[in-house]
Amino acid sequence: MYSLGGIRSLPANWRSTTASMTTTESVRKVPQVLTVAGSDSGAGAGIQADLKVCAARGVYCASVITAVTAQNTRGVQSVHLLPPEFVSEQLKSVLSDFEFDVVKTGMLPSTEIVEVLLQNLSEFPVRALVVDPVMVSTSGHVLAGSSVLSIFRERLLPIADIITPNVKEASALLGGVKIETVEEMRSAAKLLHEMGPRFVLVKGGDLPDSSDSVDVYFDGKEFHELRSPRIATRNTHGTGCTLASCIAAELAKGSSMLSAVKVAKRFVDNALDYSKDIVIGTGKQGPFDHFFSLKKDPQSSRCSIFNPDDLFLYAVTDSRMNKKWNRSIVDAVKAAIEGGATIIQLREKEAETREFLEEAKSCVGICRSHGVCLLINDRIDIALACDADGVHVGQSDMPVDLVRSLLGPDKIIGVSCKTPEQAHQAWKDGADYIGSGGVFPTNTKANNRTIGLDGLKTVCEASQLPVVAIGGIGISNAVSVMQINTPNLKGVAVVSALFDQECVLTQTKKLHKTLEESKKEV
Ligand SMILES: Cc1ncc(COP(=O)(O)OP(=O)(O)O)c(N)n1
Ligand SMILES: Cc1ncsc1CCOP(=O)(O)O
Ligand SMILES: [Mg+2]
Repeated sequence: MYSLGGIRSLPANWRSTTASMTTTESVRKVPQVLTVAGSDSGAGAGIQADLKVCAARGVYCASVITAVTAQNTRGVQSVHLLPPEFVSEQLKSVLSDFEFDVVKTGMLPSTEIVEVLLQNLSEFPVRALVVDPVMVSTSGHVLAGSSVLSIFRERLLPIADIITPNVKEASALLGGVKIETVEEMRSAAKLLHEMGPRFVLVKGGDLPDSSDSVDVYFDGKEFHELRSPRIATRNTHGTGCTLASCIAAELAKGSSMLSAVKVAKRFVDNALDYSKDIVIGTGKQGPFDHFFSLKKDPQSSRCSIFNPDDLFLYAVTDSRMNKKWNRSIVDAVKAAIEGGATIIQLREKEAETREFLEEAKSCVGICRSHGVCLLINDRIDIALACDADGVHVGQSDMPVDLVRSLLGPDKIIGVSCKTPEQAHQAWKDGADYIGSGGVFPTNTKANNRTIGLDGLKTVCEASQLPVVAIGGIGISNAVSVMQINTPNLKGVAVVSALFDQECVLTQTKKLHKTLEESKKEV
């Protein structure tokens, strides 16, 4: 009933923004989230975190407060529940007036409060419901006791589009099952999915003995393990609220669920990394800075969704090859993603602008629904017009600092570099990664100097940015590339090995398997 924009269709009584406007002036629809959660006087978590993350992601956020906590970086000193009738009044005020794309719930401390939420949601359907089943604060204070478990299981979870429990919350919802490994997180996600939510994200931040933070995402068919290096910091207060609200904000902007989850995880990682050494409060667990992307230092001011591990299998299209094999760019991109490509670049050297733009728009839609980033080669104009995730430029294309100022801090910029000096400049100018090659001779790019494995290694060792190798790479030699074994080398970019082939899907799968195996060997 509460359906997700872009995934489910709009409910019949969904109002158009212009319907109630009497003015002839043009109107701009702003993505809107409603958070229903508790207040944190220390402002690291709860309503305050939700408002900050939505603002940081460019989304309007209204707030219905369920409880007020006296809280700081040392813990929760006291909790005051608001009367359910008053929670209901707040809900009616905003739901009858605003046009929320997404409702996100946090602390729902009593059955009565969940009841009034359910009642109001049935009167005012919204497009998507994100449920963060907050139960215990990070300092160990109970924020919603076991009395809410039944109504969560029986009535709230079945109408949720996504639920985002941590392992303790997942265990509580499942009656106390042990969740100590990624395998157990997967089983928990599956069992929780059977309770009715369309998607489940079990957060593994609290798992013992893991150098990575691993979250398990389940869509009812497939699992995705979302990994990122654990960031050593005391400033983790509010990560759960921030993640769920960021998912809500991205959904409100039209993202698919997987893409929203990936962006949200990256946002939290970037915020933690930027804030790892700030000191706010005297307690054990401090807040972090949601507005890191506004900060002055150009190297830290980025809020990119880019994850260097996405360079693992980088598919670069070529329209001549796709024409030769009688397929569209869109079909080529779909097959590459299905085969395991982790990032896509449209490199369409001969395309007419109008046609290229339409194809690029379709590819953006496909990539976004699969949580895979899409970059455009050379053409900043096309990247801007189709809202691609970024661009790749070479040494004779538009200068990187100018590209950055045109695209803003959120977009991904890759630069071709053959030397340590170029790699250093790319970093100074604000790039996110470099492409280095041609590693081997290639027919795909004319007059391109081959730098060999030694040249690649020299660039990787000098680079402050992650590197993807390119040029003449395929199934037969990908392992030799990854075996240069420098931490910066994150993957291979390939054109002909995927697209100058009869079956893109088969070749991508094979290359993916080869790369996975090379990872085990290294
Ligand atoms: C990942 C990646 N690396 C390098 C290149 C080459 O870019 P450039 O040097 O601008 O050459 P063209 O591709 O524009 O011919 C790339 N496209 N992708
Ligand atoms: C675009 C580019 N830049 C350096 S080499 C190259 C071509 C890579 O194509 P292929 O993977 O077919 O060798
Ligand atoms: Mg170029």
